[in-house]
Amino acid sequence: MHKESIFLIGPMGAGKSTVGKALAERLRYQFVDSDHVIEERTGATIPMIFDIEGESGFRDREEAVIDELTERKCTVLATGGGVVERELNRQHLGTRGFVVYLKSSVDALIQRTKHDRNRPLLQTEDPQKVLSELMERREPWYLSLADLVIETQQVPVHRVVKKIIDRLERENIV
Ligand SMILES: Nc1ncnc2c1ncn2[C@@H]1O[C@H](COP(=O)(O)OP(=O)(O)O)[C@@H](O)[C@H]1O
Ligand SMILES: O=C(O)C1=C[C@@H](OP(=O)(O)O)[C@@H](O)[C@H](O)C1
Ligand SMILES: [Mg+2]
Repeated sequence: MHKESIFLIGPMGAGKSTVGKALAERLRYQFVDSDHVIEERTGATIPMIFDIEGESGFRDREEAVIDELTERKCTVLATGGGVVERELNRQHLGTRGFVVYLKSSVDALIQRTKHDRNRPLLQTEDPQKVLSELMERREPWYLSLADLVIETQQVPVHRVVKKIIDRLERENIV
């Protein structure tokens, strides 16, 4: 089956935004990050949106953007880690493109995100606990949506990109 766009899913810190950009360059696909589009359209950062509208306000914006971006052809789409929380998003991701789940341990996710203030859900006393709970709820969705699961644990970004491309080529996706 040839699916035209590639959707990256997985938790905060998995590398969706970083890997997505590099992957798109290698494939000569367009790159789009749903979080960046939400920020551009809102004229506010994600922490500001969470502050003013709450998480549900952010999720409403995310749902509208995901509906639009999953329709684009020849695109690598980096989603936000919580995209799987809404059923409509899961439907669109699952039916409109090839889904790659970037997988990592909670420990590695914490290491990668600990100095970053742009993820409001992790600005808490115990980000490890929060991430573990989010993973417990979200990982079944990541796994059930995934056409491909890529381990990113202790794998540098360029190797993650190579692993994805090897698998996409082997499976005749690109
Ligand atoms: N495979 C990797 N190995 C080490 N660091 C990584 C890897 N992938 C991403 N990172 C780093 O982790 C941080 C989070 O990456 P990012 O792409 O923003 O993740 P996401 O969009 O999935 O939340 C960034 O500082 C990025 O450079
Ligand atoms: O997991 C989440 O609920 C979120 C993940 C973030 O994106 P990244 O996964 O790119 O960090 C961003 O969409 C927002 O802070 C909420
Ligand atoms: Mg991101």
